[in-house]
Amino acid sequence: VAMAHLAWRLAQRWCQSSLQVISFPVVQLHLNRTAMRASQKDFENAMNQVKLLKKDPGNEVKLKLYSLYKQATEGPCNMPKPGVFDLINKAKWDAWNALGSLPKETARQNYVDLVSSLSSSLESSSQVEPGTDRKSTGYETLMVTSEDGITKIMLNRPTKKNALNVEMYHEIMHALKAASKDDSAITVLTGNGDYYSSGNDLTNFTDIPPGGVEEKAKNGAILLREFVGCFIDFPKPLIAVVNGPAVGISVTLLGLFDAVYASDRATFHTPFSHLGQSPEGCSSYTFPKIMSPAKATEMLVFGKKLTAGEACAQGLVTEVFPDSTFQKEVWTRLKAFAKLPPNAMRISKEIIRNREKEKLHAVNAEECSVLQGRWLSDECMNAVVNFLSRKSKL
Ligand SMILES: CCCCC/C=C/C(=O)SCCNC(=O)CCNC(=O)[C@H](O)C(C)(C)COP(=O)(O)OP(=O)(O)OC[C@H]1O[C@@H](n2cnc3c(N)ncnc32)[C@H](O)[C@@H]1OP(=O)(O)O
Repeated sequence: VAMAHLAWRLAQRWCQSSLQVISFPVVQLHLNRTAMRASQKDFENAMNQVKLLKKDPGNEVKLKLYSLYKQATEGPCNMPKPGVFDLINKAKWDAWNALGSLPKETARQNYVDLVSSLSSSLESSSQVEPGTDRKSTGYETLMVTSEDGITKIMLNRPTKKNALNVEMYHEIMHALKAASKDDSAITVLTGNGDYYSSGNDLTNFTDIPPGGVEEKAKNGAILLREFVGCFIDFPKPLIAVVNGPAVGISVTLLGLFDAVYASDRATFHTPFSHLGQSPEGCSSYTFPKIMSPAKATEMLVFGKKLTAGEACAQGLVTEVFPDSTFQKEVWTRLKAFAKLPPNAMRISKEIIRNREKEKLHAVNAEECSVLQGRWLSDECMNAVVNFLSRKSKL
């Protein structure tokens, strides 16, 4: 027995040492290869991986990624230096320029290494809300699903409180157009995370085109008009499932929805005067009609924040549910609605909406034109700078 035991222990030790001898050079070889050079494929994979990061890695890391990407694809900084007031582009230029004559291959490798370290330290968005097939959406800022006769468009920038950046405006328009043609009976807009939406992403104001702030304001007004137009023209029942606080344009648009269900955690805030701005989303017309001119003034002019209960009492919200049962109760109800004959629902909505459509488009155009002027005002610029500097974005 003792001999057999000894033989067994010797065999074990031999195996372990052999494995060390065998495996070490293999690992070493692999490390040497990756340390030498990342392939174009590795680089592309890393670029895709960046898009999947759910948590924002912060401005410093984003600048590093930007500069390494530019260096890897274009070589040393070749952009004219932006002006001192063009803060965001100046920061990007500084980061790229600081890489000097770093070879493209090294920049590519550094980019791959940085993304790899981020992917392991930050949660990736492959951990999306259960039941959602991310691949089927193809959106960067939304999760769009279609089942039980309901197309659900979920705002998906929870770390930014679902603030609407330019990409999100475009994706929502795209998703609405697709939903208007798909075979679902109703369409729902909701938010992922604790907010429904914090409204317009205030960093939208920082990306100034070559034509300056005037061009920026003009483009913003064009985008806004087209965006709100999609809600005015949406042909099927459109329902808002307001899962949490709503700010700015995410509130004003509610006047164009066919029903609004809110959690009792939701609040409704349109701080336009505080931001040196003016109402949009046709709210200058829909809110006074829905809740009386004086109540609309309290919200749109004085920026009074409403609780879900108050918003319901004033007709902006259709019904409020306790947060603990909100999702269950609302979706049960929506699934029942979605079983109703879709053509009848569409035609009934058309009758209700058609009487107002022309007026709504005219209001939308006027609001956008007024806002275009507001965006150029000192009041607005100061408010945006205040927010961005509070959040260290400048
Ligand atoms: C082109 C079309 C234009 C349409 C015109 C539309 C007008 C509007 O919608 S006006 C309303 C604009 N929105 C706001 O003024 C809200 C600004 N945000 C806030 O006041 C606060 O962030 C909050 C009350 C919504 C939430 O506060 P808090 O709970 O303290 O959370 P944080 O502030 O730390 O936010 C987390 C994270 O999200 C970023 N963020 C939130 N909202 C926005 C936003 N609207 N724009 C840009 N970024 C936003 C915030 O900066 C934080 O980011 P990090 O610091 O990177 O974590």
